Amino acid sequence: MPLSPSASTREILKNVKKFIPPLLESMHKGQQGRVAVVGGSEDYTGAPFFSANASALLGADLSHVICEPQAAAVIKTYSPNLMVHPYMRQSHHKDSITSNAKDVTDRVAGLLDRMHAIVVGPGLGRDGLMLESAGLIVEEAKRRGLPMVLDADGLQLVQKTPGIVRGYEQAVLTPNVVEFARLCKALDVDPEAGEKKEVCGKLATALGGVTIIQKGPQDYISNGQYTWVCDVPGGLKRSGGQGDTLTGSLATFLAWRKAYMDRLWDHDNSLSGSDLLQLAAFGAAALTRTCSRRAFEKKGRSMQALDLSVEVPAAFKELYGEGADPKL
Ligand SMILES: NC(=O)C1=CN([C@@H]2O[C@H](COP(=O)(O)OP(=O)(O)OC[C@H]3O[C@@H](n4cnc5c(N)ncnc54)[C@H](O)[C@@H]3O)[C@@H](O)[C@H]2O)[C@@H](O)CC1
Ligand SMILES: Nc1ncnc2c1ncn2[C@@H]1O[C@H](COP(=O)(O)OP(=O)(O)OP(=O)(O)O)[C@@H](O)[C@H]1O
Ligand SMILES: [Mg+2]
Repeated sequence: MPLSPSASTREILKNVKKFIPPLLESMHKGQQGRVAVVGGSEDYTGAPFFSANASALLGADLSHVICEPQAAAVIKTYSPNLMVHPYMRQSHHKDSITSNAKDVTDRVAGLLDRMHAIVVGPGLGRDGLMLESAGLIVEEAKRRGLPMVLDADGLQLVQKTPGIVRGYEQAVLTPNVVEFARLCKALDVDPEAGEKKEVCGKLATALGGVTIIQKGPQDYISNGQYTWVCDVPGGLKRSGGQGDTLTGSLATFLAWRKAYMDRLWDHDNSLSGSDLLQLAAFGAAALTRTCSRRAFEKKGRSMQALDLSVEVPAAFKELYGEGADPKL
């Protein structure tokens, strides 16, 4: 029987519920969230799908994937619900329309105007043109004040050029244990200097107040000012692709944060923008761990990433009931 989450975790989850938008007759398409995942290459088509699919299953109205043409053709076959745009290019796939990072970014910019949050990294790969394009897309997203999730190869960008997100408080980084160590090295943060949760805070501070979800046996969530520990029970199988459910669900929580701040429904407005970033990170971490626990209970050793996607609706209900109660 999994350990139950600590009292503080239960307390935080109550606050997460406060910014889950109710579904109202008065709402129109897109108001529950418009999300784009930047990633998907000839090597990886699963990661961007898992991410975008999780954002839609959690409740975003519109989920997009911006990827390489070869990946686009494949991801389109996974689900007609996702809008898949073949605008990225790997170095050996340049063509007359798109031959450099600026061409890519010019095509992507129009999409960013319509988004509430983006995810950069799942399945991006290490190709130079893909990484350069992703870097310009991050700059365009910052110009638009978009909240963004940086994961997987997207964290390579931060490792190489920390300045790309330094001080941008709406950036949420989701490193696994290996990526966390790489970021500490790149930012000269000693991973041994203090308790794990303190190191996570130091890295967030070194990056100027971004939010970090350090994934592991427990997740540490910090913006440098305070650190929460997400001890919601997870699963024991460490199959690839689980982090993609985190990034997609996080993007939807970040879109819901914007809906809350825009007063899309009547609420007590008690949560600040920065509290909401921490709550979005915690909410997505708790959801992903619950999906993993539920999937592992059913599939054991055979559990794979797709088994988490299936659990998103039930995990949401287990943690948040039907979501925000408009009377709250
Ligand atoms: N089905 C898919 O399409 C998947 C695509 N993925 C993509 O694969 C690319 C490379 O990501 P990876 O994280 O696999 O490669 P990394 O280059 O980050 O990791 C390299 C090696 O580090 C070790 N490692 C990675 N994560 C670890 C963890 N959480 N704990 C302990 N050791 C760990 C493993 O030995 C791994 O092979 C990314 O673009 C990612 O999005 C992966 O996320 C897996 C699933
Ligand atoms: N030892 C653990 N026990 C329980 N849950 C864990 C453990 N390690 C990681 N997790 C959880 O598993 C999920 C994925 O974390 P992981 O470290 O595998 O990310 P990742 O390597 O980036 O995954 P991906 O293959 O998608 O890139 C997160 O929800 C995290 O909280
Ligand atoms: Mg990962």
